[in-house]
Amino acid sequence: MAAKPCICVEHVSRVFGKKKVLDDIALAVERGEIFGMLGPSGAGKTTLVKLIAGIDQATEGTIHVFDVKMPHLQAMKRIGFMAQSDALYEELTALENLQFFSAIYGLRGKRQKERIEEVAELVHLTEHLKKTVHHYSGGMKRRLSLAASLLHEPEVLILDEPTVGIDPVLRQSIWAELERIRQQGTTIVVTTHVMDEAEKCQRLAMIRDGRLIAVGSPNELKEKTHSETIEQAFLYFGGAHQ
Ligand SMILES: Nc1ncnc2c1ncn2[C@@H]1O[C@H](COP(=O)(O)OP(=O)(O)OP(=O)(O)O)[C@@H](O)[C@H]1O
Repeated sequence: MAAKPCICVEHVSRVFGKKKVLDDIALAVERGEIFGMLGPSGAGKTTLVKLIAGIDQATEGTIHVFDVKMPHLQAMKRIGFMAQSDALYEELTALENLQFFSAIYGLRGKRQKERIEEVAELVHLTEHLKKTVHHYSGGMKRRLSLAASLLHEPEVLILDEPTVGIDPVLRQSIWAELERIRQQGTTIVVTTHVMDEAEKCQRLAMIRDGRLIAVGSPNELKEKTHSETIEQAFLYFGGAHQ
C-alpha cells in the first residue's frame, strides 16, 4: 500500500469579503519531496501556504498535515514556516532573534547553541550575528528568516518565496541545502516566481487566479505541453494556446 501523503488539501476555497482567492484546490504532497507552487503575483500562493501552515483557515474544504486536520497546535510545532515578509525583531541582534525563536520551539542550552551555529553557517550569517537586524540588508533578513524556520528541524518546511533579494551564488547554496534536508526526509513546500527554482522541485503546482491549473514533475509538465521550458508549460496550461 502506498504511504499516505504528508499534506492533503481537499476542495479548499478561501474567500476574503466577496473575493474568492482560492477556488476548490485539491492536491497532495508526498513525504520527502520538494513541492513547488508557481504562479503570478496575486494567484493565491501565499494564501494557500498559510492555510497549510495552519495560520489561516479555509472557508471551505479541509487540509490535513501528518493526518491531522489543520489548523492544529501540535502539528504546527512540527512545521517550519518562513513568511514572505520577515517576522523579525529589528531592534534585536540576529543572535537574539535566533535565541528567541529557538526558545519558542523549546530548544535550550547546548542544543540551542549548536542549532543556532548550524543554521547561521548555512545561510552565511555567522559573521553578522551580533549586528542589530535593523542594520541588515533585505537579503540578510531573508536569510535570517530562513535560518529561524530551520532551527527546530521541522518535518515539514513551508517557504514563501525564500530567495527573493538573495544573490545567485547564495541562492544556489540555499537550494543545495534544501535538497540535502529533503534527502534526510523533510517535506518542503516552496512558492516561487523563479523558473530555474521550479525545475529543482520534484513536483510543481501551477496556480492562476486561485485555481490549480496543473500538477506534475517539471518534466511531465513540459512533456504534456510539448514545451521546452516550465514558463512555456505554464503559459500553455494558463490558456495561452487557445
Ligand atoms: N487578508 C486578505 N484580505 C483580503 N484580500 C487578501 C488577503 N490576503 C490576500 N488577499 C488577496 O488574495 C489574492 C491572492 O494573494 P496571495 O498573496 O495569496 O497571492 P500570491 O500568489 O502569493 O502573490 P505574490 O506572488 O505577489 O505573493 C490577492 O488578490 C490579494 O490581494
